Amino acid sequence: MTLIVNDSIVEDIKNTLPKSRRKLAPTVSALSTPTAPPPPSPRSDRIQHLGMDSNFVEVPLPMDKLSLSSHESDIGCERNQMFIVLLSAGSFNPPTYMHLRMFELAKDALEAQGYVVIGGYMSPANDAYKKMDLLPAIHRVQLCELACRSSSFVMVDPWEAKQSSYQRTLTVLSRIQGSLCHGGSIKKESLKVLLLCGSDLLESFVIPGVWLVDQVSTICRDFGIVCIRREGKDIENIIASNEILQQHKSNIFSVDEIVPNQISSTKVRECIRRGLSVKYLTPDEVIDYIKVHKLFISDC
Ligand SMILES: Nc1ncnc2c1ncn2[C@@H]1O[C@H](COP(=O)(O)OP(=O)(O)OP(=O)(O)O)[C@@H](O)[C@H]1O
Ligand SMILES: O=C(O)c1ccc[n+]([C@@H]2O[C@H](COP(=O)([O-])O)[C@@H](O)[C@H]2O)c1
Repeated sequence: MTLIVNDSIVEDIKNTLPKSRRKLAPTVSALSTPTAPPPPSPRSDRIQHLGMDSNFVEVPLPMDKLSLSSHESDIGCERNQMFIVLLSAGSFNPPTYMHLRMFELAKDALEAQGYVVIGGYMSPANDAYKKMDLLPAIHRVQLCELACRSSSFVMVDPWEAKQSSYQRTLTVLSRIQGSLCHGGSIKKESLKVLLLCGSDLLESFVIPGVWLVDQVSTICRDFGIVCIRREGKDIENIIASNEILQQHKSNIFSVDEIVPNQISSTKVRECIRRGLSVKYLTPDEVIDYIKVHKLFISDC
C-alpha cells in the first residue's frame, strides 16, 4: 500500500464516469428534480454530526463482530497502536463478492502498515439516494446482511437506510465514530474510522456539486480514506488533481488489487435480467433471496 496525493478540480472527469454514477442524487442538477433528496442545510448537517437531531430514527450500531474490548483499547493507547474501523457506503444493489473483497484488501494493506482493523461496516444508501434501478433499502439491507454472514469482521449498519431522508456519508462516519466511542468503550484517540471506497467514488469527490467541499475536507482530515484501485483508475492522478485531497494525502491510503476483479452490481443486475447465472459473483444466500423476492427481473 502506498500513500498518495491530489490537486485541482477536473470538470470533464464527470464524462469519464460510468453512466450510473452520473445520476448520483446529491448532484446540483439532480437536486432540482422532484425525485432527488433535498440538500441538508449546513445547520442540520452540524446537528447531525453531533448526534443531536431528535428526528433521527435510533438504530444501535451492531458490534457483535468487533474484535476489541475496552481493555485492549487501553493497551492500544499505551503502545501507541491505532485501531481502524472501515465504513463502506454504497448502494449495494446488490452486494457482490467484490464489495466483500474490498474489506479484505483494505485490512491486509492497513495491517501491513501496523494498524489493527477491528471491524467493518456496510452502510446501504437511503432510498432517497434515487440511483437508477435502486431496490428499496429494506431489501438492500437484508442482502448485505446475507452477504457478510461469512465475514469474521464485516457487519451491516442499517442506520442510514432507516432514516426518513438522504444522509450524507460524513454523517454516517460521525455516527459510527460517536457510537464506538460513546461511554469510553473505545478511546477516540486510538480509533480511526476510515471511508472504504473504490477509485470511482474517490473520483466523484472532485466533481463539482456531488459532495460538499467542506465535507470532503472533514472526511479527509478527521477520518481518512482507503481507496481500492478500480479498473485501472489512477488514484495518484485523482489525488494530484484536487487541492483538498492533496492537502490530506497522508490520510488517504491507496490499495492495489492483487487479483483484478471487475465485478459490479450493474453487471450482476444485467445478468439477472438476461436470465443468466450470477453464481460465484455474489454469495449463494444473496442469490437465493433475489430469486425468492423476484428482484432485478425488470427495471425498478
Ligand atoms: N470492482 C470494484 N473494485 C473496486 N471498488 C469497487 C468495486 N465494486 C464496487 N466498488 C466500490 O464499492 C463501493 C460501493 O459501490 P456500489 O454499491 O456503487 O457498487 P457498484 O458495483 O459500483 O454499483 P453499480 O454498478 O450499481 O454502480 C464504492 O466505493 C465502489 O467504488
Ligand atoms: O455525502 C455525500 O455528499 C455523498 C455524495 C455522493 C455520494 N455519496 C455516497 O457515496 C456512495 C456512492 O454509492 P454508489 O452506489 O453510487 O457507488 C453512496 O453511499 C452515497 O450516499 C455521498
